[in-house]
Amino acid sequence: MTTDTATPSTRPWLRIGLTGGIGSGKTRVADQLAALGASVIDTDAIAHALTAPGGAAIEPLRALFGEWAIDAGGALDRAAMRERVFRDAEARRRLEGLLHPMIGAAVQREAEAALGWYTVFVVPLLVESGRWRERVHRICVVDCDEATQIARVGQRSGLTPDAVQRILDVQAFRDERLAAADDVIVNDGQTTPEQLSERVAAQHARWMALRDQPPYAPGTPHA
Ligand SMILES: CC(C)(COP(=O)(O)OP(=O)(O)OC[C@H]1O[C@@H](n2cnc3c(N)ncnc32)[C@H](O)[C@@H]1O)[C@@H](O)C(=O)NCCC(=O)NCCS
Ligand SMILES: Nc1ncnc2c1ncn2[C@@H]1O[C@H](COP(=O)(O)OP(=O)(O)OP(=O)(O)O)[C@@H](O)[C@H]1O
Repeated sequence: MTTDTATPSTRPWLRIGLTGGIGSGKTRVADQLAALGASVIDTDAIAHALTAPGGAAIEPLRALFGEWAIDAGGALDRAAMRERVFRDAEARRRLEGLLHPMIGAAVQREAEAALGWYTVFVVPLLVESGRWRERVHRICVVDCDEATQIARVGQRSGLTPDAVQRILDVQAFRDERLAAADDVIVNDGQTTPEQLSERVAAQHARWMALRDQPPYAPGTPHA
């Protein structure tokens, strides 16, 4: 097996599952890893593309939920759907039942085309789904306290603390995520953007060293 580190790999080397609760900082971390040469496959971004005007999920969503689910511009009405699914577990299961297989197929396509040093799968529901452990070599948790998550999402998206709390309530607990983690990047309320950058760069360096030492324990990924 080659250990050439001069150019990003054309093979699916090291696979990282990056997760964290809402507003924990996954996107910031992933953006920095992409800038450092990782291939980033973001399931939230895929879900957004599927539900944009003309997206492959739009007509199935209309059929499943009705006209209220689609806005005047032809996109998923995100606010209406958010209001619905984080109050109604059955509606959430139906939405996930439709979107998750479509997201999974897109992830597969993107993974096959990935050319970076290693591949990072950004999966908010990684711990919840239980299906990712054997697909990745490392699970990396972006760790944050709930109060900071609520404050960040309020600032970014204008959601009320109650609305964020409803989302937190259907996600894994912080300690459940940490128990599943092989690597942790702390991005709590005390963390400055500069500190986060330093932590991400240090983690990137560890993964770069690891990618030259297959089989990258502890995960047992499929091909
Ligand atoms: C409910 C929707 C319309 C709300 O849209 P909104 O623009 O407010 O949020 P966005 O999609 O940007 O997601 C933001 C965050 O919400 C959380 N979240 C999203 N979906 C879920 C879910 N099904 N369960 C728990 N948390 C979720 C995640 O932390 C995610 O990072 C949207 O999240 C959605 O379509 N969810 C279903 C798809 C899904 O499960 N996505 C998660 C990644 S695969
Ligand atoms: N250390 C930090 N200091 C200040 N702001 C931060 C920090 N980390 C993240 N943020 C901000 O908090 C918000 C949430 O971060 P980000 O979008 O990266 O989280 P996320 O986990 O991807 O969120 P979501 O689950 O909602 O998609 C963003 O506006 C981001 O710029």
